[in-house]
Amino acid sequence: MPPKSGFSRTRNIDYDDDDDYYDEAEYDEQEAGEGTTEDDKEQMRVGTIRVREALGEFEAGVSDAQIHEALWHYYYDIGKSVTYLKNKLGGAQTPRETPKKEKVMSKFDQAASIAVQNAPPSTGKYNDAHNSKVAESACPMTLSLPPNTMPTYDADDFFWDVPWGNVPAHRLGTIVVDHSRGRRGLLGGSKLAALAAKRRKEREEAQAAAPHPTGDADAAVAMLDKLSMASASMPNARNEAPKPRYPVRRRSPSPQHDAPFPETTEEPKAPQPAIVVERPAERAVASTFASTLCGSNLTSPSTVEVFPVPYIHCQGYSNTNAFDSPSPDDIVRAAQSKGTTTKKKKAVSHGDKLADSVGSLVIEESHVKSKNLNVIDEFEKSSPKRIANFVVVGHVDHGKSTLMGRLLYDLKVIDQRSIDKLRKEAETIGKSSFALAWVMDETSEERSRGVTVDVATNYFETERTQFTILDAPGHKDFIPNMISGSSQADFPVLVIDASTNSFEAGLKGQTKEHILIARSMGMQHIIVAVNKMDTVSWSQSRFDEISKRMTAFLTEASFLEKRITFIPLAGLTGENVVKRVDKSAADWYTGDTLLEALERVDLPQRSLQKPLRFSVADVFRGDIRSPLSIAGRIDSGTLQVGDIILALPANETATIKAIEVQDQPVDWAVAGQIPTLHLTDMDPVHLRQGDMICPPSSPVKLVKAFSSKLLAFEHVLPCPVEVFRSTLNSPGGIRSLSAKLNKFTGEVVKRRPRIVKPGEVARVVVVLEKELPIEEGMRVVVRERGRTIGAGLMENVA
Ligand SMILES: Nc1nc2c(ncn2[C@@H]2O[C@H](COP(=O)(O)OP(=O)(O)OP(=O)(O)O)[C@@H](O)[C@H]2O)c(=O)[nH]1
Repeated sequence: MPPKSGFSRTRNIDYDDDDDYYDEAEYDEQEAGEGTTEDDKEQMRVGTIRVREALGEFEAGVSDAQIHEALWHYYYDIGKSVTYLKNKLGGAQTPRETPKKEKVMSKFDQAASIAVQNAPPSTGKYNDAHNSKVAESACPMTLSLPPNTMPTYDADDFFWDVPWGNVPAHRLGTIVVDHSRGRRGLLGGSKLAALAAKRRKEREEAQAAAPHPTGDADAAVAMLDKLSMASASMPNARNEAPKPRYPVRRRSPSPQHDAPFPETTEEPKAPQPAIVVERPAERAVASTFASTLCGSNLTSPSTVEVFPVPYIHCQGYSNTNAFDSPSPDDIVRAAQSKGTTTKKKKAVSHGDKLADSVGSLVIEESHVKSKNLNVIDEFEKSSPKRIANFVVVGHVDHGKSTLMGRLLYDLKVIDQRSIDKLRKEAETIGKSSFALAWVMDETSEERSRGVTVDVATNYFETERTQFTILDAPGHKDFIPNMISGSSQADFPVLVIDASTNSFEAGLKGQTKEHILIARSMGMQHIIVAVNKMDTVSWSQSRFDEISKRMTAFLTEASFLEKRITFIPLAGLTGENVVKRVDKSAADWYTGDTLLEALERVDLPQRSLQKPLRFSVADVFRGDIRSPLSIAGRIDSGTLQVGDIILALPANETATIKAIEVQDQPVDWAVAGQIPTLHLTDMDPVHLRQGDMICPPSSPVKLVKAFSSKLLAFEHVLPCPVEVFRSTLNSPGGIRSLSAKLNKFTGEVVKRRPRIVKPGEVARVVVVLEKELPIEEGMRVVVRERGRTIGAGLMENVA
């Protein structure tokens, strides 16, 4: 087989062995020739026949061995092998072997030349191969060459196709190959492994037979040895310092790149220092930085195997009581305080009264004085309007913000100029249809995305009622914000897009979830705004269809039918919002406008006499006038300026410095209102959205487990859940199902059920990972993996 024929590719001298890495382990298993597979053998047999056929008249003068070598060289390419053999026999040259330009011999060439000249008579094919390179330049491989052919070896020829042959001297570097990690087969394949192994074997034999070169040639030969060094012949001991551990390819700057090299005919003298292969450093000399860190002994790398602890050599770091003495900061502070004291004393000694008085100025925490009002009396004396807070809910893009914008615009809460401005702005970004929605959606993110993100609050008044609008986001990603908005509301306005398919899409989306959350917050009355009626030409049948399907769902969610109000309207055009629709197509509707329906809603009784319970919906920090403010709904009780309040779960107190209701400063606020409280005497870190505010004398208990009456929206069974009380929430779980209850009477229907179906009510035990301020009668929402699975009323601590 080819490897046995002793072929060697001239370009593939051992120098290239560094590139043709092979796995020694692999080689051990396959001796030269053994690596050829049955496939190889078959390919060679068939290839030989075909090459002979193709050679025609040349066929007789070619031996099988030559054909094998050609096939092997050209990877069984018949055409190339035939061309090569014909050229060879016909004396033609391959393009590769066109006469070479005369070149100035480089140092490398000289070294190679010296090595070859000084080499003993060749006994192995390795040297033959090199010699043959010159003698038989047309041949890409060495075949039966006469030994000792004149060694006019030209290393440039080896690198005729490599771009780095002419690298400027200043760009040359050193490549250190680390063989300590074992060699891997880059070119892989049994053929190459076998080839490399064969060459190595031959070389070793040749080296063993040859006397060691001496004298001037030593360095050059040593270099070539190193260049062709196979890992198997390398010393492997780390500590064999004098012997080179790594083969080194050191390309010294060659004068040929900078200046013409002396005449090539001149007898080369002693090897040039530049080409002497130095022993490679096993470890780079320590950098200045490393030396600074680790000490000067690092400069002798071979002796240092373990890095000392950093800073060990630095004076002061050996001090085990490093903190005994004052730090630089301590020193500076001490100096500063000294300076201040000195200045003060000086001022006194000079009798400078002004300086003295300034120096004695102390900024004290201002104590807010309470007027000690009887808030309930004040409230009744004020002949107040009804207070109504409603949350606008519904699936994303069903028109909630637009409807509220229209309501405020038609009620003249928003003036024409502002609307025109919004319309212009909306037009500039191609969202003119959102101009009304922008009355509520004020943030740039909401405006650019056309989606409500946070709960927007606005106010308006009618003759009888002070309304607060809480415009909730419809997108499912913002359900926690929607819960926050709902926790402040008395009733919901559900917006449904009547246009084709949108209503159905909403039912699958957030329409139902919003209803369930609103109901679970204890809301009993609901207004359903069937919106975008203009898109269905005010079709009565569409309105009836929507009303029917929604009534079925709402009653299932425990809304009484008499407390459900449906209104067909178009928020964009304002029909049936404040003004009645004036279209013949809508003659069939004679009911309320949205505004009228809002006025008719029965509002829940306010618990003014009960202790204060205030749910924090928003926390504002950093205002210069008021560094800490909170907004939220008073669920029960009253409060006034000067009151001390307790924030839970932080259990920290604060003083109410000022109160605003609907952006107006007031002295007090009562249950049902959504005031902003400006606080003092508290670190802002203690307050978060969802916290509970109460009087220090009547705190809400922090609980970790409680029993709850739960209305199931999905199948409920003991499982991990997230529990929301307003926006305050905690991971937890439903620990057990105690009983299934009659939805209307609350009687126990079944004890310890294994599962609760959607629409059923059960008594469950909920456990929390962190304590939450929850007490009897408070509402909780239970969500599992982003879905609301139930809502409950806290009954007692478990
Ligand atoms: N034809 C028509 N389009 C409407 C009507 N009301 C709203 N729209 C359009 O519906 C789109 C969505 O309106 P929005 O008010 O942003 O909807 P939304 O429910 O507040 O959206 P989110 O708050 O992000 O859930 C806008 O392009 C509105 O112009 C309507 O009565 N008729």
